[in-house]
Amino acid sequence: MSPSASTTTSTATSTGGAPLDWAAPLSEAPVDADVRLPGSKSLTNRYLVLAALAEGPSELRAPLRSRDTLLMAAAVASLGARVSDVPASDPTEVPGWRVEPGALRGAGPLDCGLAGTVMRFLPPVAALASGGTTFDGDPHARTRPMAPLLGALRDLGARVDDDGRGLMPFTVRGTGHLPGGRTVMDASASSQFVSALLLAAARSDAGVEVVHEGEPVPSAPHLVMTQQVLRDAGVEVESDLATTGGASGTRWRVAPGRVGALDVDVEPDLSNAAPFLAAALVTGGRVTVPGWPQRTTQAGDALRDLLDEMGADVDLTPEGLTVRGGDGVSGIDADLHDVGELTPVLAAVAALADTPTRLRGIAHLRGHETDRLAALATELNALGGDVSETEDGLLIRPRPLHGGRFSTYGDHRMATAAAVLGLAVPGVVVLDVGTTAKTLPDFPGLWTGMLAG
Ligand SMILES: O=C(O)C1=C[C@@H](OP(=O)(O)O)[C@@H](O)[C@H](O)C1
Ligand SMILES: C=C(OP(=O)(O)O)C(=O)O
Repeated sequence: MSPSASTTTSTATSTGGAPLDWAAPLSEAPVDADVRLPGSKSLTNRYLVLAALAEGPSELRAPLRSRDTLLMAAAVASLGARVSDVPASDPTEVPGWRVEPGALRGAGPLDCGLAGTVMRFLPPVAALASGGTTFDGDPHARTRPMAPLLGALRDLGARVDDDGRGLMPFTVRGTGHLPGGRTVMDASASSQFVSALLLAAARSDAGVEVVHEGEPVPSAPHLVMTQQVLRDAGVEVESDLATTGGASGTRWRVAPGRVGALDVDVEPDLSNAAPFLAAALVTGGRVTVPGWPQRTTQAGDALRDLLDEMGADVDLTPEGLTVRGGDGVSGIDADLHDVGELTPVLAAVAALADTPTRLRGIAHLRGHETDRLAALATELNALGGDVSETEDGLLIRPRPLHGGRFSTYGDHRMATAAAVLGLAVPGVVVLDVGTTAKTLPDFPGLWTGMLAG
């Protein structure tokens, strides 16, 4: 099969050479493809942070090399680590990274782009450094929630200067050590506040105890991931977070001590698998993602159950995950509190479904790359959809859609969601598709490759 319209309407870009406005290809036949995906953003950026704090050199194989992870690599290098490329043993793979830790020094201004992991995970590292580090990023990044993390850092003995609103830009005045201790904070806006404190905690003088008070912390799998990578690095971490996901924690404790060097293969990014697997479902075709881990802490693993519930046939084998579309697409009633980053693509699938969908538990998405609930409702409705925002999610009532220009608001997952719509709706133009470079290099190339089988 061949895509009917993979045309480009504009070519200039600031994010990695992809076209700005992109006519999403319509699928004229069921997709049938294997799609190999690059490494996980969440794992790559945790490994980079821990490697910079470790007692010896680390090696990361098959890391993600995208805007978010290149910014993280550059930032840990500015803070004192030495990051160098290591050729991959298989020339078709991306080069790995060797990270040699160095004395932590203040740096800046550090460019965080729009990366939550960079703007949240590095302030505690900067608190351990000697000298001040200023954090800044894209204009929208200056609105993403930060205050609970900055307050917690102050509780643990760090000095942080901000303009009183707890947003970027702010400066962490590192003194070369962080006293540590206990902090009580509200992490209901982002699990990344907790992950950030835990990742650097072993290097504090007294260790760190984090107590959460407020509505449940979102993204439980990402917290399980943080605990797991810490344990992989030999760090002692205790919590009341269930290891199977589904229950978010309220209390964590990391003992002071050494951070061991890492020697790791980065898993493929399972959240980035979402649009490709969704393509199999909405076109009634097949997509296989090779190398899907049998066990993982990644939130994207939830796609297996979610797509199954929406009508796909899902099969995990040692070779990979295969999703096949069937006779139709069912709407779902799903709580995505743990796996919020899957929302945009699932909303796109839901808009093409045969029955309505309710997505719940995702009020915190209003603080993501954009206000994702407003953005999805606005853009789906502009294509003729019937979507309304609720207090904590979206109601999506499918009806026939038409083509149009789909704004992405600098949000990579808005762009991949629009590509899914474009498979079934002629004339969808994705504005600023280059924004996908945040976590996925050459998304348009991967997408058209999938359509070409
Ligand atoms: O720790 C991480 O790697 C992430 C945690 C989640 O953030 P929130 O808890 O802010 O949703 C997730 O949405 C984000 O894509 C990545
Ligand atoms: C919420 C996301 O990213 P960030 O790490 O910037 O928070 C995301 O990738 O969906």
